[in-house]
Amino acid sequence: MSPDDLPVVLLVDDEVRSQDAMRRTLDEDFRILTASSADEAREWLTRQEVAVILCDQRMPGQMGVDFLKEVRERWPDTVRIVISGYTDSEDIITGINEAGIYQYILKPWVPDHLLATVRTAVEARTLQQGLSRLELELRTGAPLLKARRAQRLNEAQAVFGFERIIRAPGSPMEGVCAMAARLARYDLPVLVLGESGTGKELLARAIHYASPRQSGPFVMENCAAIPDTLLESELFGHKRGAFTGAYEDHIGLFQRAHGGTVFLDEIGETSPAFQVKLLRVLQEGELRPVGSTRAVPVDVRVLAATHRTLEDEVKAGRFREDLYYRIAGTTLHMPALRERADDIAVIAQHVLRHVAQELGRPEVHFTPEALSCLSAYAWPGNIRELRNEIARAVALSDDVALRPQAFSPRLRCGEAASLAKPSAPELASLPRKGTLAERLDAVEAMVLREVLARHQGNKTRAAAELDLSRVGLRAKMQRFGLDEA
Ligand SMILES: Nc1ncnc2c1ncn2[C@@H]1O[C@H](COP(=O)(O)OP(=O)(O)OP(=O)(O)O)[C@@H](O)[C@H]1O
Repeated sequence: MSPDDLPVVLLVDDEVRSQDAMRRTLDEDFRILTASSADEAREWLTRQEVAVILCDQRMPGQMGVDFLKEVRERWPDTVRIVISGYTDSEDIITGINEAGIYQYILKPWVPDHLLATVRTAVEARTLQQGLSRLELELRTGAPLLKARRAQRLNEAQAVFGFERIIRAPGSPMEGVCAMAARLARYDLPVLVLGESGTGKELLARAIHYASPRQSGPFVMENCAAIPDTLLESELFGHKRGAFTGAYEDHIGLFQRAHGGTVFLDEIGETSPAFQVKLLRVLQEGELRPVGSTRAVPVDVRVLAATHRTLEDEVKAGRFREDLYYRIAGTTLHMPALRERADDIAVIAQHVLRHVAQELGRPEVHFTPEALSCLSAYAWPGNIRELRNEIARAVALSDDVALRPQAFSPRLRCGEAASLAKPSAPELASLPRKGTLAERLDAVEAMVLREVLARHQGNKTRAAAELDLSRVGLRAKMQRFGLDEA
């Protein structure tokens, strides 16, 4: 899919820094437009089809929610999300009904949560548009419905399928993807384990789009991003009046995912109290929204992920054993990037193409040394860190060819090590015989001789250069027989 085909997200915020932060979080999956005022946003909306608008609640001269009321009337297909500080919440709650807001996100927002919310919003819109078309086609008897649904599905599969998981031939990821593709066919829960940034979410999406539920929704929640009480309401919904601020009934993610898949990321971060509630929903196949007495049946497949070793969490009493067995029936391990070093170069090339395109510099490429430098690094933050490093290098370098110098110093230790390799004359002067201690003594004596000679035997200056006391230097000279000279 070319960047032009990505769903369009419009960011409305008068602060350039927060616009930039949002852009960085979202720009791999969406085409981003930005506006600093309602006027600029209106211009975009009249010219472009916008899938989601993310609007700061505080804008010069107007409240975000008020502007979104207008968006609802004029561009009803655009999903509306407000970003707000805690202090704004009263304003928003009053405006929420009139503006038909899909979600409000509290500041400071968490990148993964923001990304997940926007992805879910786009999916909800696609589904809604599908339903509207379906209604229309049923009324008019149009026979194209099946073909169109198949086309939409193909598009989703192209963006989120297993091919999206870039890997080198023979990579350990081949095995993981093959196993995941098999598991995708059966309606079983799957637990994905792996360090942060290894691609667990990507794998979960691929499983969904290869499963019999592929034409249903894929809905995800990052369990680490919101507090426990909110998590329950996010996932299972709430009734109006269930708690302070619950002005409306709220449909939870499980209900939105009916017929599809729920992906619970960072499930290891949930509290035992929440785990009991989740277990009940999974066992009974029905949920009770917060504040409701009526049970609602739900048909979802649950995929979960964590960077923790969940078995250890069970042993430590932090994760309920019964829930563990419910979700961990089949477990997939995402290898860390350092365990699949051959993937680094292919993923880096893929990311570079994307980033360079986005930044309007399609001609940028890696030198072979830059690729070796990337491949030699351990990537504790995995592919997320690799992406950030490449984006930083492209943004900071004016060169068409990216060299190791374009990367952060922590990556260039490989390069520093190679620069520090002893030269031929140095190698020639190294002692070739004896134990390590004997050879080190010989080198130490050589260093002392050289420094003393340079300072014409002046012990005070030689000791200062070597960070030794005069007494210490004299002792060493005695030891190596240098004071006789
Ligand atoms: N094999 C891959 N090829 C291309 N991009 C990848 C690959 N794996 C991961 N990515 C990208 O790396 C980033 C991190 O991946 P993802 O969010 O799936 O990781 P995660 O393991 O779920 O991380 P976390 O545990 O922090 O949520 C995403 O932008 C994703 O698109």
